[in-house]
Amino acid sequence: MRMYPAGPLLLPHESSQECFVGGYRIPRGTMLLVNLWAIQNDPKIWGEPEKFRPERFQGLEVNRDGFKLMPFGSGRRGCPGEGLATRVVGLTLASVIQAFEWERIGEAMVDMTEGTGLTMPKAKALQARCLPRQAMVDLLSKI
Ligand code: HEM
Repeated sequence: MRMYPAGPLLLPHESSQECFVGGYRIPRGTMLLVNLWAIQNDPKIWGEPEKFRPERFQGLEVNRDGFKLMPFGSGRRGCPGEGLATRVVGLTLASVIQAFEWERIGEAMVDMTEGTGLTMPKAKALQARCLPRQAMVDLLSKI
């Protein structure tokens, strides 16, 4: 699995003063687009970015590790919903795993091909089979 930033390009930012990035002079007032997809898929920054290795994020501080991971952007125009989003995403994922057993619909691995857009959709929608876990059925039948 590649590393997929939910938003592959940050919103446009403007340089408030002249600066140098990777040897390039950026004049003051330049409109800048940060390509998060390129950063997250750069093998010089992330070893084997195409591999599913969630442990690579353990102990990593978003925005504080050389800006190599900034899914919510950075600075004054960074995402104000970051706190809400990180809580809701974790809670939702944990809830669907706790309540259901998940399976692929066949032998084939899930097709992770990327689609195009301002956010990063899957080219093919996920199809999966889910069954309520017995513990959850028992629990909910008591309510
Ligand atoms: C997983 C969920 C989310 C992701 C990955 C995400 C990501 C981002 C990114 C990358 C930016 C651009 C930051 C920049 O250019 O530096 C942004 C901006 C923004 N996000 Fe989010 N976001 C998420 C959820 C939310 C939520 C839940 C809210 C509101 C409740 C929200 C509200 C905003 C707003 C208002 C901006 C514009 C900020 C500005 O222009 O000053 N986002 N988000």
